[in-house]
Amino acid sequence: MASARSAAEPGGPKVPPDAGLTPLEVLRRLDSRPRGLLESEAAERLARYGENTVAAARPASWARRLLRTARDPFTAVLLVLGVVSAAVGAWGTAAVIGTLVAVSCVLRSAGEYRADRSAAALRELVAGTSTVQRRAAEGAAPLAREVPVEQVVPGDVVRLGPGDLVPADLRLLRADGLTVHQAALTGESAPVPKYVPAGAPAGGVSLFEQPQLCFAGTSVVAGTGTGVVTATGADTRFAAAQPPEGRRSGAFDACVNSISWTLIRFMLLAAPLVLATGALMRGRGLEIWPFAVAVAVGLTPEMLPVVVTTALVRGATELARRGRVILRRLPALHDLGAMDVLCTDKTGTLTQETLSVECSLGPDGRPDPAVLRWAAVNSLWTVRLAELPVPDPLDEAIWRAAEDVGEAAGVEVIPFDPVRRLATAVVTVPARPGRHTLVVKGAVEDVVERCVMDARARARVLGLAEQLAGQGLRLLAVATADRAARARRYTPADERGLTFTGLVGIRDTPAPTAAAALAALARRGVKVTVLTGDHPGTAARACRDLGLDPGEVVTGERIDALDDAALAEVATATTVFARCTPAHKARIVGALRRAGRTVGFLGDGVNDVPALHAADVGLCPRGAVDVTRQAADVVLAEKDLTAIDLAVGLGRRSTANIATYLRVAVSSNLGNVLSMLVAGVLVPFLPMLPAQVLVQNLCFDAAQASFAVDRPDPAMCRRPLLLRPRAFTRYVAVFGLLNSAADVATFAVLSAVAGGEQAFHTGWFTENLMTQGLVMLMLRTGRGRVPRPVRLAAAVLAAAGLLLPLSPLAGALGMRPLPVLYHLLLAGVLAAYAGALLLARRSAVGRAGAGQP
Ligand SMILES: Nc1ncnc2c1ncn2[C@@H]1O[C@H](COP(=O)(O)OP(=O)(O)OP(=O)(O)O)[C@@H](O)[C@H]1O
Ligand SMILES: [Mg+2]
Repeated sequence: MASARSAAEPGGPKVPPDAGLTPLEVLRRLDSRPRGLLESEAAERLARYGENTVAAARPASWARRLLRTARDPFTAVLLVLGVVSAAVGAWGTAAVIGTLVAVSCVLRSAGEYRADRSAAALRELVAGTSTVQRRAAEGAAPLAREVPVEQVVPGDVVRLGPGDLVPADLRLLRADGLTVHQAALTGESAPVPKYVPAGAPAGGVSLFEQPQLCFAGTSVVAGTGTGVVTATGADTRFAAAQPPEGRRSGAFDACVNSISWTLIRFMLLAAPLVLATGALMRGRGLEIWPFAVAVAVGLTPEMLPVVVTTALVRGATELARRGRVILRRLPALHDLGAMDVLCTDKTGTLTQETLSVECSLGPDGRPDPAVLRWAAVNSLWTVRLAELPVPDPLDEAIWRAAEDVGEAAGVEVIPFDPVRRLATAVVTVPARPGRHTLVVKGAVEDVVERCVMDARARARVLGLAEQLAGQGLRLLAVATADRAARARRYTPADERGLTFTGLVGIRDTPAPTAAAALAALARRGVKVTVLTGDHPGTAARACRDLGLDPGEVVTGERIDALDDAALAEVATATTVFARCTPAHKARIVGALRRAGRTVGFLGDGVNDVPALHAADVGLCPRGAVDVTRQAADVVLAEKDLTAIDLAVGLGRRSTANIATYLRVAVSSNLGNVLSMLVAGVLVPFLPMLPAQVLVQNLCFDAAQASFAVDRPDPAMCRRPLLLRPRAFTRYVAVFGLLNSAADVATFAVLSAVAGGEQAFHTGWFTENLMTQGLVMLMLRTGRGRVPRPVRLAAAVLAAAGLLLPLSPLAGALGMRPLPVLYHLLLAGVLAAYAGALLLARRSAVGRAGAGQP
C-alpha cells in the first residue's frame, strides 16, 4: 500500500478547486472527460499518484504500536520514576522498572497486533467502495462500477448517492437535491446543499461553502450527484485537516481512566510519604529513595493494559468466529457489556428488508389501483433520474406490485429526505401536453398537510391511516398536482396545493430472529427502545408482533416541545418514538446518556448516522450504507440480531475479568503499601529491600495476568456491567486493610520465632506470595472449576514464595531459609486470613465491589 505512494509523484495534477473554472475546463485540466477515464488511464494514474488513502488509515508499524502503548498513564508514571531513579544513581531500581515497562508494552502490542490480524479478514467485508464511471476502451460506452475507495484516481468521474462517503475531493458536474454532511471538516453539524451553480462559480466564499465542491471525509445525506476527482489521498483537504485520531472513548474507558488516576494520585503520594516517615521517625535521608520508589511502583497494576488488551482480543476473536460480529473499535466490546438501553430503528433491523404491497386505497378507503400506479410513477422516476440509484425497500415493493406505470415521462425529481419525508417526481403525460404533473409520495401527515382539502376530509384520511397502521401496515400517501410546464427547477417549495390521491399500504413483517433477540436482551437487563421515522400506529403494531409492549408512543412533535431534562425523563419511560427525524434520534440518545444510561444504537440508514455518533456504542447490519458502517463501532456480518446478545455476553465477561484483576491487584498492592508504612515504623531496618519489592511485584503481575482468561460468575453477566469507581474504592480499602492485617500478624510471628533483618525480609516475602495466591483463588467471582491458567498461576506463586528463599537466588535477594516453626505459624495466619476473606466476601461491601446485586 505504502509502496505505491512512495513511488508516486507528490501533489498530482494541480487544479485549484476555486479557480472559477467551468466544469469543462476542470475536466480538461485533469485530462478527463464527462464520460469518465479509460480503465487503462485509471491504472496508469493509480501507479503514478498512489492509492487514495490518508496516512492514518494505513496499518501502524511496530515502532508506532510500541510508542502508542507507552502513552498509557501508568507506563508514563513508571517511566518517570525509572528516570528519576537512574538520576539518583539507583541503577538496580531503574533496571527493574525498565523491565516492567518493556514487558508490559511488548505483551500489549503483541495483543493488539493479533487483534488487528484476526479482524483484518472480516474488515474486508465492510470496506468502503465507490461508484466510478469508466470506459473499457476509446469509443466504448461508459460503465458505472464499484471500486475500492483506495483505487479512485484524479480525473475519475464518481457518482454519489445517499449514504455514500465522498471518496476524494470532487468538482460536481451534475447534482440533484444533493446535501452533504461536512462535520468532519468544518464541525458544522447541519447538512449543506451542493449543486452546480449556473455560470462560473462565485469567488470570495470559503472553500467548504462553495456549492460545486465536495470533499473527502464528508458524506451524502440525500440526493445524488456526479463529480470529477480533483485530488486523492494525502492531497485532499481531509488529509490536510488532520482529523483527530479515533473517536470518543466509551463508558468503559472513562471508568478505567478514573480508577487509574485515583491510583496514580496515591502513587505520587506514597513516595514522599515514605521519605517523610523515614526522615521523621528514623532520621534517614535520600538513601531510602529506591525503597520509596519501589513502594510507589508496588502500587501500580502494571499489567492493567495487558489484561485489558488480552481480554478484549479474546472476546473479539470469539465474537468474530461465533457470531460473525466485527468490532471496528476494540473497547466497544466493553460498552456493549455495559449497555443498558439499546435504541433501534425498525425497518431492516427489527422487520424484514423485503416489503410487499398489500393495498392501494382511494381517499374514501375503497380499493383504487390508480393510487399504486401513481406511486410507481414516482418510484420509477425518482430512481431513474437519480445519478446513483440507491435501492429503497419501499420503492422496490411498489415496483414489484405495480403492473404498468402508464406513459409518463420523467422531467425532474426532488429526492426523498428523512426530514421532509417526501419524494417528488415531475413528469409529463401524453394526455396533457404542455403541462407538468407533480407526483408526490411520502408520510401521510406530511402529504396531507400539503394537499388542498377541508378539515373533515383530512381527518378522515388520517383516521383511515391510523386504522391501517394499527394492522401493522407501512403507509405511503400519494398526491398529484397539475402545473404549467416550465424550465425553472423545482424545489420543495413547489410541493403544495396538491390533490390527494390515496394511500398505499405495505406489509412490514418481523425479522425471523428479532423476537428471540429482543427477549434475550430483556433477560440480560437491556431495555430496547424503538426510534423510527414511521407512523406511530405501524411502529406500535410491529412492536406488539415482536412481543415488545409499546406503551404510549411518543412522536417527534412532542420531542420538540421538551427540553433536554424533560426529554431524558420521557425517554427513560418510553419504548417507542415515532415520526423521528435524524436529529430527534440523536437527541433521544443524548438525553438517555445524560440520564446516566449506557446507550447503544442500532440502525441501517443514512438517517441513523447522527444517532450512531451520539451513542456510547453504535451498531449496524453489514448491508448498511457506507456512512452508516463508518459511523458504527460494531458491524453485524449476518442479519441475525441474536448476535447482539452474544456480543453483550462476551463484553460482560471481558469487563468482569478486568474487574477481577483490578480488585485483586489493587487491594493487595494497597495492603502491601500500608504494611510497608507500618513496618517502617516498627523495625530499625528497611522493611523490604527494593529488589524484593520489585521481584515480588513482577511475580504478582505475571500471575494475575491470567485473569484475562477467567470464567466469571454467571450472575455478573446477567446485568449490564460497568466498573463502579465508588464501590471499587470501598472494596479495595476493606480488602487492603485485611491484607495488611495478615502482614502485621506475620510480623508478630517473625519477631517471636526468628530475629534479624534477613529473616524478616524472607518471612514477609514468603507470606506475601502465599497470601497473594490465596487471594487470587478467593476473590475471583466464578463458581465451579477454576480455569487452569488461574489455578496454575496461583499455585506457582505460592510455590515461589516457599521455594525462592531455599534456592540459589536467595543470597542475591538477601534472603535465607527459615525454621519449620515459622512455616507452621504462617499456616495458622493464612487460615485465619482465609476465614476473614470468606466473611468479608459475603458482606455488603464485598458483594457490591464484586459487581453482585
Ligand atoms: N422512498 C420513499 N419515498 C417516499 N416516502 C418515503 C420513502 N421512504 C420513506 N418514506 C416515508 O418516510 C417515513 C420515514 O421513513 P424513514 O425511512 O426515514 O424512517 P426510519 O426511521 O428509517 O424508519 P424505519 O424505522 O422504518 O427504518 C416513512 O414512514 C415513509 O412514510
Ligand atoms: Mg431506517
